[in-house]
Amino acid sequence: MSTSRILHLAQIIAAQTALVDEHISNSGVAAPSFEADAPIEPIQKSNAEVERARVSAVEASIELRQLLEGPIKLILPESNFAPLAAIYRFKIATAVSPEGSTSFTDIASKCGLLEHDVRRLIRYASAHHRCFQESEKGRVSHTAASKLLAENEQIGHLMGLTFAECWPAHSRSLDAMAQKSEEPNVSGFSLANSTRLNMFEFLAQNPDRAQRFAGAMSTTSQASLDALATYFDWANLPDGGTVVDVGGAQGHVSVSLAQRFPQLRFVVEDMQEVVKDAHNKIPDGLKEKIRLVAHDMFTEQPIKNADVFLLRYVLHDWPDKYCVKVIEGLAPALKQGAKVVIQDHLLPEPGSLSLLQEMMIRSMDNIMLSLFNSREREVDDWKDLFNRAHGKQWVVSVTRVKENPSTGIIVAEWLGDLES
Ligand SMILES: C[S@@+](CC[C@H](N)C(=O)[O-])C[C@H]1O[C@@H](n2cnc3c(N)ncnc32)[C@H](O)[C@@H]1O
Repeated sequence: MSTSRILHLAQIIAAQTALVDEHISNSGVAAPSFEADAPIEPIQKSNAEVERARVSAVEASIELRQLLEGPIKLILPESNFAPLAAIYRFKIATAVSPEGSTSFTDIASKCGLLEHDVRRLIRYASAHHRCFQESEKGRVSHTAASKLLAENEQIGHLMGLTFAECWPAHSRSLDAMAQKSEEPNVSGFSLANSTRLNMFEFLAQNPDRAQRFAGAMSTTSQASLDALATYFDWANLPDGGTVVDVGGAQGHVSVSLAQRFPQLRFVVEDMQEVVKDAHNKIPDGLKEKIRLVAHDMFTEQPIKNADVFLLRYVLHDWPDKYCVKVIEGLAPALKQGAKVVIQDHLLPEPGSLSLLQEMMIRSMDNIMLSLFNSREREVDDWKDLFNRAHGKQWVVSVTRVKENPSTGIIVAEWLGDLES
């Protein structure tokens, strides 16, 4: 008798979980737990093999659950994020004592809410998200998830981005979509905030929210910086060669490249409010090599004859016609052989990545839609942008990053001059 799909999935889960469990016993690390003292990373001291086993068990669990729950549940998933949004907004996690427990009455009074609302929010979050537990009736204590929310500033920023910015934007993205616009201010975000500004313009006028957004964005993984360093031949650029980091925020990527490739000099360009005072954040040893300047990338590039113009996770924030404008703005500054180097998401062929990777990149693509009316791009979409901006003058190559295949490095070499 052949094994059914559900049994096969259950076997994968059993076998892969056994590998993870063996790692846990052999290395003497904590087992995954919902308790408040559980570490943030579910599996400590993991390695590539253990991580593969963990991911494979998670993916099989998702498919098994979907099969066992059936198609109605697939199209009617739980989709009420108001409880988590309220927990973030009313700072409910910090109202719960770090040790021991706190009554619903005390939480309600600290947060300025009705007790019966607090009770239902917490009981929902506890059942759906393992966020808080009712250790005894009427008294709330932390789980690993709620403790993180109370104590980890970075997670707080990410919760803010998710529930105070993305969630309202998602719900209005349908109205934006119906307008079939290619303008960045016709987005779910702009409609949700009743503004005619695009998200970057809006944040520039709302410093607290801009700071929260920057805080949420501030974790750049080392693996992503490694990919940028290894998938383009920076070492081969000439001594004293110039890299212009367009939309480079406060220079963290240029700092990383300057540390690895000391022969290079960098100019970081971003909006005035982003670069002002940012020079203080450049490490002392690199201050000579990294200059920060205010520049609007939709206008002509002022730094002429640089060797590389880097656009790292910049163009995915913009609709196509604006990306073409950025590339056209670079053209007058380019010498023959200059390169535009892009590190960004690279949409896969549907079904070619693992389930978790596919879910992540499709989520990201739809977040881009809601926040910016922009998009993630496939290989041909990237080539098309250069085609639309002085097409004959570019040789474009697109390389998928093996270690993180939903991202890529796009290199466009400038062949000629604008007159030819
Ligand atoms: C997603 S962040 C990427 C930052 C950085 N390149 C990185 O890889 O971490 C996009 C950046 O584009 C900048 N930006 C947005 N509009 C801009 C404009 N008109 N001119 C220059 N930079 C802009 C934002 O301020 C932000 O720093």
